[in-house]
Amino acid sequence: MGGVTIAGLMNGSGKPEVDTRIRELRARIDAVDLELVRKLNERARLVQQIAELKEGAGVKIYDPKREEEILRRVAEENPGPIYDSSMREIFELILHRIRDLEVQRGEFSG
Ligand SMILES: C=C(O[C@@H]1C=C(C(=O)O)C=C[C@H]1O)C(=O)O
Repeated sequence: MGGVTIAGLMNGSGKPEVDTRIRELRARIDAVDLELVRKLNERARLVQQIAELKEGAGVKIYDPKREEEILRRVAEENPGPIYDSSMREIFELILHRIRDLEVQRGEFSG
């Protein structure tokens, strides 16, 4: 019976080597998260550049065929352990949220 322990209440395992390892892994997770945030913003800026080019050329920004290609490719090339279907959903959300920026700028005709 594990029950309530002081270590549990303090969010630790009570085993110093386990706690140290968890701290190290969490530091790596934090670094990966920061990298993801940077990369997502980099992606958004690239999309904004294309959106401006398309706007200048009088072309519709939204390209469902291209978006479908991207969604298919990320699922196809996904090595896991994230499920292909989950990877697709993650990218659907990324594409939609980046598209929101163009909608807000009134430059997304859909
Ligand atoms: C950036 C583009 O414009 C839009 C945004 C896309 C994206 O977020 O990758 C893809 C297609 C378009 O809906 C593009 O045409 O490549």
